[in-house]
Order: sequence, then structure tokens, then C-alpha cells
Amino acid sequence: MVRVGTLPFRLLAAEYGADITYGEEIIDHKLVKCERRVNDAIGSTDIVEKGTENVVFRTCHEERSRVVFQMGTSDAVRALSAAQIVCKDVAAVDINMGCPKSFSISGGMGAALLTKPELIHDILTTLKRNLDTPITCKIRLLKSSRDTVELARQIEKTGVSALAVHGRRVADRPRDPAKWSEIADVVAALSIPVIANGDVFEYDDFQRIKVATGASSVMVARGALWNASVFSPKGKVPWEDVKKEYVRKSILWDNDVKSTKHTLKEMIMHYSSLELPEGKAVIKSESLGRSSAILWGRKIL
Ligand SMILES: Cc1cc2nc3c(=O)[nH]c(=O)nc-3n(C[C@H](O)[C@H](O)[C@H](O)COP(=O)(O)O)c2cc1C
Repeated sequence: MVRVGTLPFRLLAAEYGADITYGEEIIDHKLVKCERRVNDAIGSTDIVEKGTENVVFRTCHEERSRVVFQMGTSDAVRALSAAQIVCKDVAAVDINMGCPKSFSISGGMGAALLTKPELIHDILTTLKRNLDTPITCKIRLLKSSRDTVELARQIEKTGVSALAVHGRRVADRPRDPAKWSEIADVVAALSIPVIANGDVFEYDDFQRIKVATGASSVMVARGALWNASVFSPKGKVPWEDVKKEYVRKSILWDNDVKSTKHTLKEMIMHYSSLELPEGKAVIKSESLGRSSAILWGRKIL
């Protein structure tokens, strides 16, 4: 998730039980301007914009076997150059073909790819042929289930290791129910693992969506953003505790302040209100120290 799926959030989700965690989508144009740096101060590996201190992707050894790097692209050669920078540090590289946002579509990325099966083929086979890292991709539903299945079959032929299917069409809003039955059609047609995505908010929903779709795995976005302990078989822990642990990890891993604030605001908006003192204070905070003081109720002068 953009501005959410950074290292502290991924580690948090994994601690609660997530088997695999995805980084936020990063555009290949940005990645090709980066270099890999080992950050001994905090024990991370950073992908940093050359000539700057701007960390585009931060990871660590602990998550090496389970972190998926997600990329936005519209060009096979550029996608390969970008993926080569990061592929040794991650478990898989995923191409996002589901993003309906205008910045993606206007750049020919995300859901714009769904209507270009030849380009999809070009991108995925180029990555497959040239990298040892597993390649996966994520799509949305097309106009008809038949079209989605047809595209999924073409994607499977490129040799990708898994396909994630978000059970909504491009025109659907997040409040529209995800169409699990159309994910089931894809699962029935493919042999590779299909990851079902859409409307999983409680631990019991994992089983419900697996039964409804036959999918081997489940991807959660908003349910995890609001309370990352959704992955825990023991049930959710109070969101205030999750929030504090997230801030603690953000400080530990020197997370980007904007990303930390954005994630906290999403949690607070869901369970409380940005109009209340805590929400207002998070909006105003300019450092991680200040965010933590707010959450722990300490005064900062
Ligand atoms: C804040 C936010 C950021 C997101 N960023 C991404 C992203 O970077 N890549 C991606 O594939 N999907 C992204 N999505 C979409 C989700 O991965 C997911 O497909 C969608 O929210 C449906 O799943 P859900 O019902 O579990 O929320 C994002 C969603 C949210 C709410």
C-alpha cells in the first residue's frame, strides 16, 4: 500500500502472522535513478535516489524471504533495469496491473496494462528470462469474467509464480463489494497459485474467501492498514496497541515521517477522528519523536 507498506508496517504485519508482505508500489522511472546502500547504523538495506539521502525502499535481512517488491511500469526494458537494482534483496518482484489512479493510467501503468496483453507478455517474459527472482503480478477484474480468465491464462503462460486478483473492476469504488465469485473463475482456470484480494477485514474472512474462491492465498489491504493484527489467529489486539507498536518500529527503522503520519492518520480516521486532540496533534507533528510523544501522552516542549 502506497505510503503505508514501508518496512515498519511490513514487520508489524509479519509479527502478527502475515506470511508475505508487499512493499508500496514504486515506479520504475524512480527506481532506475537509485542505488543500493547498506545502512550499518540501523541494519537495513536501502535503495536510495543517487546523489540524495532520499530512501525509496528500505528492507532488512529479517524479511528477505518474505518481502515482495511491487513495481509500476509500462516498459519491459526499463522494468528490467529497475528490478535488477532490488531483486537480490527481496523474495519476489510483483508488477502492479491493478492501480486505477490517474497517475498510473496516464503513464500507461497499473490498470492501463489490462487492455494491453502484448505489453504484459513483453514485461513479464523479459523479467522472467533475465532474473532469478520469482516474478508475480496483480490484476483487477475485466468487464466480463470471461475476459478476466482469458487474460489470467495469458499471464500464466509467461511463467509468473503467482497471480493476485483484486475482485473489483477499474470503475468500482472501494465500498462496492469485491466479487469473490469472479476470482473463483480465475482460480478454476489456472494451475499457478492465485492470491484472492478484496474485503477481508476479520481473521474469519481468510477462510471465507478461500472457500468462496478456492484461492491458495489471501491478500489484505485496508483490513491490515486499520489493524495489522488482523493476521493473528488469536484475534485482533486493540488498535491503540497496534498503533503504538507501529510508531515504535517507525522510530527504530527511521521511517519516513510523511509515511508514518499518513498511516497513523488512516488508523485514527477509521477508529476515532482526526478532529479529536490526538488526530489534530498527529496532523501537526513534524517528527517521529513528536508522534510517539503524542501517542504515549508525554509532553514535548
Ligand atoms: C492506502 C492504500 C494504498 C494502496 N496501495 C496499493 C499499492 O501500492 N499497490 C497495490 O497493488 N494496491 C494498492 N492498494 C489496493 C489494495 O492493495 C487492494 O487491492 C484494495 O484495497 C482491495 O483490498 P481490500 O479490500 O483488502 O482493501 C492500496 C489500497 C489502499 C487502501
